[in-house]
Amino acid sequence: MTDAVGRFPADTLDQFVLGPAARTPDKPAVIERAGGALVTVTYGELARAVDARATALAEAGVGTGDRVVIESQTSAAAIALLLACSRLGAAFVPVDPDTPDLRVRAIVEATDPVLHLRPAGRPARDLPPLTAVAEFSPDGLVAPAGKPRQRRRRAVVGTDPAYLIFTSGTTGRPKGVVLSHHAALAFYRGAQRFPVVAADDVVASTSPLAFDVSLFDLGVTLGSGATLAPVPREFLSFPRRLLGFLRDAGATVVHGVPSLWRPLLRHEPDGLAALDRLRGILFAGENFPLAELRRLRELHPGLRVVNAFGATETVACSFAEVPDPLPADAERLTIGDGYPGAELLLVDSDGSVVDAPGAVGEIHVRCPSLFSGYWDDPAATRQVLVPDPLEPRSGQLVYRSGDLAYRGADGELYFCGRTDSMVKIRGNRIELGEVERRLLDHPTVGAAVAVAAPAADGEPSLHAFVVTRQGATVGAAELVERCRRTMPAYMVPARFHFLTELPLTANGKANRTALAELARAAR
Ligand SMILES: Nc1ncnc2c1ncn2[C@@H]1O[C@H](COS(=O)(=O)NC(=O)C[C@H](N)c2cccc(Br)c2)[C@@H](O)[C@H]1O
Repeated sequence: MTDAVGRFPADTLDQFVLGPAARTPDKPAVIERAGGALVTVTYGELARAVDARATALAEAGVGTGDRVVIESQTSAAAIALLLACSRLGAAFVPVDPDTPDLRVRAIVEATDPVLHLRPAGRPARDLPPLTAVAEFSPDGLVAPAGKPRQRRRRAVVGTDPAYLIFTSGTTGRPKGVVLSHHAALAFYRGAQRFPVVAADDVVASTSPLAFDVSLFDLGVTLGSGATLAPVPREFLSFPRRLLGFLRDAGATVVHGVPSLWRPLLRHEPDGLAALDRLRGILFAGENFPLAELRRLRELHPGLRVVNAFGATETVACSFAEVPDPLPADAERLTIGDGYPGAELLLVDSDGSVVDAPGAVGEIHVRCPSLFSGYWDDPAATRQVLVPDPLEPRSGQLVYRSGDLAYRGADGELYFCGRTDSMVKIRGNRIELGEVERRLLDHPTVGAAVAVAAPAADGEPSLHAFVVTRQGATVGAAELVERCRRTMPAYMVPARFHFLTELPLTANGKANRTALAELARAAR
């Protein structure tokens, strides 16, 4: 099948995702909550919506080589829009609707989008008229007539940008991680070979659309002919509503960050145990506290648990089944050894590749899902896309992850911290993860985060934020005693803060910046 000028369609996101639509048009593609009820959108309906949005976006001036900002959470309407962008050869830039105006302005100024799509009915943003703004709803798009643009691109190519994810840049300037169709699809196909999702799964997706786990959820779920059930974000902090949605949607698998389970484990363990269609979970983004994982397994014997590890710059880099039962003495979970089609190398501080069991090195990822680079920042790109350490002459690049790991006896990897989350306290190098793990070993500690913050004398000091498990209490003195017994004095937190819950980032990870602020304020 070729297009109007006899060209074969490129291998793009929309082709991959809508493939099953041709074979199972009546199968539910998306089950979502709309207007207080559950609505089902079939693959055929989704395919027709993509056609309609592509026509409307083209009339609004969207074409090959453009960027389109999409402010939304995951929904059938948003999926139709982002697939339409892919078909037109425009990269979409998902932005969380709760993003502050100034940050949206920085993203718009950096990417010069041809169109900025916003959900109908949301209050207008205080932005200068930098770009055309269009409102969208499940029924369609109200777009201003587009300014015809000088088109130099004549075809969509698989290595064109498919999406940009803006992530917090350490420099304060948001970094745009550019993923091509080729990279994203290489990862999704790797996930299918693992496999992550089966065609008869109903996958509950709980991440913001602006976090690539949600793009992975929709890509792998729809690309495998399964059904996607985007969880309304506001349900994540109401355990009963979350349970109700999972039950009513018939979710068989739930994808998301570990912290999504804490409210359910704490407040609705019985409801969680009663989800009889739930057969698996996939977690990503940060370590799953082992005490909470054990609790989840107690409530759901036989639950399949997949640990999905990696950075947005390669979409991710590995999947691993969490053993069942979890060994009693397990200190950390394996992250596996690269997704099917990827290889992980460990490189030590003087640049040589290490693979002896126990030897710690920085994970370098050799894979077909490398990002294209940081948007408009070749210097930052060169820092992390580096020559293959085993054959620098070949021109092959690998992603230098900043993640530290070592190999177990069978070659599987264990993540053990970041090259950049090492802090120096009075000249001593401290892995914050080490302090956190010691605290998590205490039976009444449900979650723990360690941060370094400058004390009154300016010298950084160690703070520990602890969430105790349901109803349990523990005193700082007891935790100090445990730390003194297991770590050098300089690794014992100077201050303990007991919280009922951890502040989270928009992506659901522990918000270390907010905690560092709390630590500074508590000085
Ligand atoms: N499963 C883990 N255990 C522990 N630490 C993890 C895990 N997954 C990440 N991380 C950490 O988070 C860093 C990266 O952060 S990120 O760029 O925002 N990306 C992410 O978090 C999500 C990431 N794109 C991803 C992961 C899995 C599947 C998909 Br689909 C997408 C990694 O470098 C790790 O340090």
